[in-house]
Amino acid sequence: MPVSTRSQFVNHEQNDSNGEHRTRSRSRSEQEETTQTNLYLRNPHHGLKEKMRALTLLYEQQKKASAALRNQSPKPEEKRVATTHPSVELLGSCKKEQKDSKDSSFLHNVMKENTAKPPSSTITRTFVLPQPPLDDVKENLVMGPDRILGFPRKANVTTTVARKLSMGGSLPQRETKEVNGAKMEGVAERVVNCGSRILVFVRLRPMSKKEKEAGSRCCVRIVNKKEVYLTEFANENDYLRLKRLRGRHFTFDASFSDSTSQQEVYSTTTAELVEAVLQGRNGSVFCYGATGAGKTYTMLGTMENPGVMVLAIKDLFTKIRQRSCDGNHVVHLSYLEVYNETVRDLLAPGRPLVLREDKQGIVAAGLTQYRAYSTDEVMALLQRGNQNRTTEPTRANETSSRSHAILQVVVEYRVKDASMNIVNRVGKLSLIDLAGSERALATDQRTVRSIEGANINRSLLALSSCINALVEGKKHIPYRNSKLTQLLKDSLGGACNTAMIANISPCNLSFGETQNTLHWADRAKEIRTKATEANEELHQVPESETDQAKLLLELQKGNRELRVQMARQQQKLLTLQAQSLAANTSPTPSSVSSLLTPPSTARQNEKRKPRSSFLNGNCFTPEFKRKGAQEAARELQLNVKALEAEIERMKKDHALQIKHKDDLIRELLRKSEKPLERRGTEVAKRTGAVTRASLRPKEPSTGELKSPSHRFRSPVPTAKKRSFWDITTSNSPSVTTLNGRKTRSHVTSEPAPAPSMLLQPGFARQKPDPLK
Ligand SMILES: Nc1ncnc2c1ncn2[C@@H]1O[C@H](COP(=O)(O)OP(=O)(O)OP(=O)(O)O)[C@@H](O)[C@H]1O
Repeated sequence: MPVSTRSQFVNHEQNDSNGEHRTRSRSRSEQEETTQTNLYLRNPHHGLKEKMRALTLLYEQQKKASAALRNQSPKPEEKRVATTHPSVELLGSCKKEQKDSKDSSFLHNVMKENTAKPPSSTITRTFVLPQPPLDDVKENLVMGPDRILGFPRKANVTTTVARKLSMGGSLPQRETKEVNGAKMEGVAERVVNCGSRILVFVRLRPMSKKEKEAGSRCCVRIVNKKEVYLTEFANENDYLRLKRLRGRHFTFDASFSDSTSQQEVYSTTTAELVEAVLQGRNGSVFCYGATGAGKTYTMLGTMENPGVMVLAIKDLFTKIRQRSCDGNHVVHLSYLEVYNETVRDLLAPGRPLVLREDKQGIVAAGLTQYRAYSTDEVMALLQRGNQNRTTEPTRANETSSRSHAILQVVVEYRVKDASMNIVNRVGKLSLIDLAGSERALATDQRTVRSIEGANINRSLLALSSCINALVEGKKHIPYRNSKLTQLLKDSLGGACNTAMIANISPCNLSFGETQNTLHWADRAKEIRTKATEANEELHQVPESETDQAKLLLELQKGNRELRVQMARQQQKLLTLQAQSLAANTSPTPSSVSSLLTPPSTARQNEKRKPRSSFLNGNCFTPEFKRKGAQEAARELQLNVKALEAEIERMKKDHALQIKHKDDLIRELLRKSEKPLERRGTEVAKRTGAVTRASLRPKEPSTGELKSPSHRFRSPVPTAKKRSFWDITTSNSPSVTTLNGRKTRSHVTSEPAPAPSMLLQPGFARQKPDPLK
């Protein structure tokens, strides 16, 4: 009995009910003593008092053993003996007795003391259980070691918690995790697997010169590609606070250090969404953070380091070019801002826009939708939009954006599926640069700026309320609380792939703001948008030949219109640039930016403070001055040459088109002339009058062979062929541009309609036909 019972008991100890494997290194005598005590305790004939005494004895022994073990092991890699007090095992058998016993509280205390205080150590636990959703696992891991120890047994998780004790106790607890052997790294994989969850990224900006000079310390550390560690610093004399100081880990889909390039940020956060947009899915990327944390830098960037908006547009057009060469992609663009709770069109500034809800969702009524054909064109539009954006210097940021800016790119794509049906796919990409959240004191002035600040905070608060409601799964989401949330309704709660970039500052003076941003981002991770499906519309190819021909004609017509529009836009741009270059043969650096900026916006710029950002027209000033006039002139000369070549090519195209049209018109006229001529000759014969037809060489009579040269004979040139440089504002036809204003440009106009021969002097004033 003793031998077998002992072995059973040891086995029982090593594989407890939770399936935890525990190793015990105790001396043999101690083990024997413990076993005997246990046997004594298990004897049903012994009374409760005796059992309690034995229990206390056993507890003392185990305490001693643990202390001895702790002293033996090297400090940093201390092994923890995961002891379970025998009283836990006893609890079941003694349950009835405990009810009556006064000592039951003691028993509980003993249990509590022994189980609730795990010494600092290395713990390895393995739970083999059914696999939970990935997010549940992540959520638990994010909560830190305490939650890991109390991890709900849902997952197959191997967790190693390695605590490194530093001298000052400020070093963080480090955790290495594996979830089902799967690395949670591939963001692309995540987009595919759980596409409906918002992806949250964090970007740390470098310390500014001003902050360095002020002797600021860095309170944020990017631990690895996913983890961010935030440390709080306190005054050395503030003893109470020093004791309370703690660091905290946050885990996101990706964390970018201050040296991460713009391209890397784009590839990780947005590239996937651009691809999805081309497949007819909606995508949104927005930057959130305190004022001066680097949101605009991330979204727009600088001339040298363009940001997410610019890279996304470039990528979009590259992908479109790779996929189609016959213009079956249509790209529309709009750019708006929400300033002081009013929505404004940044591409065509005017009255504030009203938000309306229709089938597509919330739309700004009257917002300009520009048809874009190339990256350059979009860049020009972005630049224009940015000049119209409200930015003002504050104490916190010299170029603070005082409004939320939303750039929306709608891509429509027509493809033929396997059964030759035409599929129309529409995808929308929203790129949002939010205004910075700020403390009232962080801003300088207390008047206009403070009103702006209050409005910014109000809309961001509304955004937070929506996020909280979404996370808590509430039925009512308060989107209507602000214009910003109304516009972001699709991105947050609709069928949309959404990515959020939380921008943070490393400076310890901004600790509060950084902490808020990280908490906010941590919360946003839990938002689930609706599953995204491609927005597709199927157009079946008609079966009858007539219908097919009709459709073909319709499509061809559409294509023609698009090409004409495209040529119009590109040539308009080229004309503008060429004219300004021709007018300024030796431009100085300061005049360059003004040349490439439309006059109306250039005037507005003069009032604004220069902004270092790429897309606001003044990006040339510091860099250009440094480069020197010579380099600028060389660049311009190259540009002019490229433009000239382009214009030459277009002129040839134009001439060819005009010739074709002339031929057509001539043919038509010849046909209409014939009956008139016949009648005119008869009249002349009778009256003896000389008509145009009688002066012409005789046409071969029927039966004679018509020479092909006659059919294709070119007409006597009626007008001097115009070259590009001949065009002046007086002789170019006027056209209405997209924004409704009339301009004069030969390139933007349709070729002037050839005057009908019937209206020409010879015909118009012809005497009435005497035969009639
Ligand atoms: N990753 C970065 N690398 C280099 N400089 C950066 C980076 N992020 C931000 N900066 C610089 O920090 C300053 C503030 O950045 P930015 O204007 O983008 O802040 P913001 O968050 O948009 O502020 P606000 O909300 O007030 O508009 C700028 O001078 C910018 O060039």
